[in-house]
Amino acid sequence: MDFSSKTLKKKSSKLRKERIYSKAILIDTGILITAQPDSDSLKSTDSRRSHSHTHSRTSLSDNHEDLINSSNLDDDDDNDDIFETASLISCVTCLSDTFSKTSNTTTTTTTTDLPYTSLKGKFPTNTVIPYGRILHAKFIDRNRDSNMVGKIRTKSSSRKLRGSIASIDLNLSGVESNGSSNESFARRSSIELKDYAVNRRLSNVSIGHSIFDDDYESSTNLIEITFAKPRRHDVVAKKLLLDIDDSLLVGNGIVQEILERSYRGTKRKRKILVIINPYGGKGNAKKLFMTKCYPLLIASRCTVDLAYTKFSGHAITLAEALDINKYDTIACASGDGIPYEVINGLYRRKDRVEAFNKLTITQLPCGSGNAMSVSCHWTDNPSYATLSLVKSTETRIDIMCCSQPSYYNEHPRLSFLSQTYGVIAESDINTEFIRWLGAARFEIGVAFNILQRKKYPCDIYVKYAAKTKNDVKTHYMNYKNNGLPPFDIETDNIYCADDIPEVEMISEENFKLRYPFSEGIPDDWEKLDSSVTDNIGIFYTGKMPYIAADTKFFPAALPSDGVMEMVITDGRTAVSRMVPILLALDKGTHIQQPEVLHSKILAYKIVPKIKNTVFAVDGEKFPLEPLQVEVLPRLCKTLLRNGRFVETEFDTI
Ligand SMILES: Nc1ncnc2c1ncn2[C@@H]1O[C@H](COP(=O)(O)OP(=O)(O)OP(=O)(O)O)[C@@H](O)[C@H]1O
Repeated sequence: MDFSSKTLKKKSSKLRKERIYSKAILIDTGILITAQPDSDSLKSTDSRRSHSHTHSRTSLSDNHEDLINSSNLDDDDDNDDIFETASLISCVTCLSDTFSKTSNTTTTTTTTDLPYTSLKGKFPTNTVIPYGRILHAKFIDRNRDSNMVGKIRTKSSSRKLRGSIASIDLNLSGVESNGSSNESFARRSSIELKDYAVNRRLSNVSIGHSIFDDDYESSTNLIEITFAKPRRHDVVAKKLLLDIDDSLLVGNGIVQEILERSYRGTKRKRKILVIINPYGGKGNAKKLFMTKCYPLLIASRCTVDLAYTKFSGHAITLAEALDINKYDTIACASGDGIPYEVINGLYRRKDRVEAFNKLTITQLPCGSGNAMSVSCHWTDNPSYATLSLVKSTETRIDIMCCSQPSYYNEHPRLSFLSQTYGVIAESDINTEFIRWLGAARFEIGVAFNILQRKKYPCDIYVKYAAKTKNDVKTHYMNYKNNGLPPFDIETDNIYCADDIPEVEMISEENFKLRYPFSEGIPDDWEKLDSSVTDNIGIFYTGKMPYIAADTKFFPAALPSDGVMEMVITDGRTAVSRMVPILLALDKGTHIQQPEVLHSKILAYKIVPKIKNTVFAVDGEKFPLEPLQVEVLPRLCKTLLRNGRFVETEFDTI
């Protein structure tokens, strides 16, 4: 290596160690940037930058050493300089709203690619990093770090120093905010901290070339924030160093406050078993998880174990054999098939009560059918779903219990999403051979069957909760806000309320069927008119609002109202009428059409009258036998963004 490249390398390595930080304060909605980085340090950085062409940028957040598998986080190192960071923080401010809005529509297209204006290395003041985006915070113990060239400020006028200091080298590697080594430091009074910093400052004066500046004050509140930064269609974990001023708190006190506000109503440091279906979607579930989800989980200080499914049904055995004491969360990096298997695996356990009390089951959308994520995390984007996972509220949701002659004696099967017969079932199950098409295969199947005007005769018996469309609306309005604190969508805050009710425990009683298959059809169930049931086009029952990313099939579905939705169409409906019905599925307005029956029901039994068709339950093929289903209220814990299903705007439909 020649001398010049050595010098260059040395210089660049020094540059990389530099940190420039903005001043900030805590406000109700997030961390507000209040002042730009010191202008002298920026100037010196700028001048050095102009001398080096190959290493022309000073990274603010290039320190990903504690992010396992951080390579993907570093892939935009070039963009990670102070200029971009400044612009992106400003973008975060804009995006706190943007995310909420795009999530509402559940599209994966976010408007994150806003034009960034170069702010010449200064953080835009008055920008806010919302608590909803903050993954972690840690206090930087400058006394332990020698990597930083920076300036210290002291607020204590008695400590003001007069004279000249050119630069002060302080190590800012930092320690964990909750690390024991840091606790003693945190316990010191702010005065002690300031004294220490001033002494340190004197002992590190570089060989005399600069000016004592009586405006400089010592701050002890250098905090490293890890937050979810929008990048193209995703969010990625990034770090940012801030000098946070607070009239009451210092050091770890501030960190604790930030973490409390950032994880209000949810659990930090989840212990997660991630079950990946390597064949999910177009076969890229593992890659999606590792690149989009895993870094965010690690950045949020979650513990993550990985398991891969090796065959169909494997997740059932995994959930059956799982050590439930090791985890609090099972995240299915898959389509809807794996959550279905996990719920059923847990259900078969002898200690199923403990299992359903201990574990929260959620989905990271890596399959072709990601209805659970769209409904619960409000998105089918894996990175945004991960952000939702770490920020969401644990909530109990209703589960449906299915019984058919061939298996109910051994154990009935649980369904969290839907059961269907007719056009949709055939489109779901009989298009497996075109799996490579991804989600489109389903739409093609539906269009094909509708055009054929196929009919699926059967008998249907129903226990109604809300029979007419008016009854459904009334039920929805009564239960929509049941027990949930208001959500402040403007600030992207998880909850406005401080007190989130504990998720209640269940007992064996919650698994007990009110309508066992063996006891026949109860007297108070209604048999649907045979003019309807002999001509069924679509029979669809479900518990979640979305059955696919853009298909709001059950807009009136609520997480725990104790009932399921039932939607029926007549196979004789003219294609000219079916087309607008199907085109309205993304908005959920299909249920308004006179040809569509929509009720809320507690239980039903469907008896198929034809042989060459299928039942699809949560996207899985079920035997073509009489099927009886009832709701088991609040059986399963999952994570709901803001404690509720994605907004469907059913009340305005
Ligand atoms: N290693 C494997 N080999 C074959 N099948 C598997 C394997 N792992 C899981 N499966 C099965 O793949 C099916 C679909 O899984 P999943 O829902 O995760 O993917 P998907 O792409 O969304 O598919 P779908 O659209 O059918 O729901 C499940 O029934 C599951 O049992």
